[in-house]
Order: sequence, then structure tokens, then C-alpha cells
Amino acid sequence: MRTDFIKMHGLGNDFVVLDARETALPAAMTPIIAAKLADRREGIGCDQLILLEPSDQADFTMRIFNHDGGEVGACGNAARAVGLLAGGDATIATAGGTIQTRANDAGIAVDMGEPRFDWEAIPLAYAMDTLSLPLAWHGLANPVAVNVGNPHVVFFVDEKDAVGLYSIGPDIENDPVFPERINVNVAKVLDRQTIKLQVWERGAGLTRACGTGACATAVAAMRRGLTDRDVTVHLPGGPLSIAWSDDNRITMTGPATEAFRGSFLWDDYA
Ligand SMILES: N[C@@H](CCC[C@H](N)C(=O)O)C(=O)O
Repeated sequence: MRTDFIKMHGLGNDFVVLDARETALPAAMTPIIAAKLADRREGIGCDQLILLEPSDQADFTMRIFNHDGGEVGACGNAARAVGLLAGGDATIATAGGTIQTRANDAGIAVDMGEPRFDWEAIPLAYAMDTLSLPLAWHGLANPVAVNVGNPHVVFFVDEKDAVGLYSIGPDIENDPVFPERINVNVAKVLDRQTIKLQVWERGAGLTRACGTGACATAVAAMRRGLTDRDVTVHLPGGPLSIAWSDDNRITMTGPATEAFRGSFLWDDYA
């Protein structure tokens, strides 16, 4: 049976979107099928597979599968992409919480909800000060830990280009101190309104951009007193605006792009 897909991206972080809001998939999505579809040589190829399903509480549900097939709670760039697909304004249920999108002149703005800082909420393996974890890997030390629907650590460095995330990222992502693994952000604060960021994503590796990474990094910088509460985060794929309001909500604003549409034979992957 042929199944339609939409290829989208947010700042080069790319997605295969399957829309099962009106017509269910031929069978349940599994991590094995998701990883096969995400494979760039044998499948369609993407950083994350996004599955849209009906919801009782929101306009629809967005399920997120990483490149390795693991299902996760949040994806900021996919939220903008799916918001665009839904016409701009949408309330979307995710495993990490309900988020809202609205279209504006800068693209799509997403209310990403409230960040969490308790060590149990990250989660960490044991109690630690999440504003400065007493840990180090290969010269990267004392990150901030934040959960924005998914778990992140944020390292602030003087020169981000000197950090080889391709080799260090997997060690940090898979350290047992992070029972659900972790997304790894390496940031350089340029001034009180500007941050440069590189992200090693859990289950996907280095990506051109990570929306939740930008949110986590901005909030971490604000908690440390390094920036104002409205910043631009520059990723390899381009910039995102992140604001953290006095009532504790994060808003992320940036572009989203539909690349092309196609279809595949479900039986080739199931
Ligand atoms: N690319 C995403 C994040 C996707 C999920 C992440 N890798 C995780 O495992 O939590 C984004 O734009 O936020």
C-alpha cells in the first residue's frame, strides 16, 4: 500500500512528515520502521520522522521519532514545520506537553511551554545542582541541565569551533548519569542578545539546527545571568529568536519550509 509523506525542514533540520490525522497508517508505527524511513541511504532520509495523529485535547497529536527510531517528547523545528502545514495557527499535543503555533512576519512562533530544572525532571541519575552540574567530559565542564519537553545539557565555552562535538557528543549523550540519554549543546555567548550554538542531538547526531536546543540554551544563559530574556540563537542552519517570559513560558520564532511531497510502499519498510 502506498503511503504519502511530506519532506519539511526548519533551518536544515529535516523531517519526513506522515499525516495520519484522517487516514490511519497501514499498521502501527514502530521504532524499527521509523529508523528505516529515516535512513539516508536505504530510506527517505531525515533527522526526525514526524507522525501526525488525531487528538481529543488539541487540534492534533505530533509524535516524534529520532533518526535512530527512538520516540521522544519534543522537537522545536518540527513544531514550526507542522504549524506551517496546519496553516499557521495550531494547538499540538506532544509527549512533552501541549504547544501552540501561530504565524507571524518572521515565520512561525511556537509557545513551547515551561522549562523544568529539577534534577528528577531532566532526568539525572542522582541529585545535582542543574545550574552547574559538577561533571566534565574531555575539557567540557559544568553544564546547565534543562528539560524543555526533552532533556538538554548546555556547555558555555569561549570558542565553540574548537570543540569537536562529533567525537565528544556520543560520550556525553550516552553517559549513565543521563538515564534517558541527553541532547548536547555547546554555546558561545557573543553579547547579551546573541548566542552561537552547535548541537549534538540525542538519537540523531550533529544537525544543522535544533529548536529545543536553542530554547534550552537561551534559558540556561538567562538563568546564569549571561543574556537578556530575549535573544537570537545562531545555529549552523540559521537564526532562531527565543524569549522567556516573566510568566515562565518560552517562545521560539523562526522559519519553516516544505521541501517536497512523495509516497513510498509501506511493505518495503514494515
Ligand atoms: N531537532 C529537534 C529535537 C529532536 C529530538 C531530540 N533529538 C531528542 O532526542 O530529544 C528540535 O528541533 O528540537
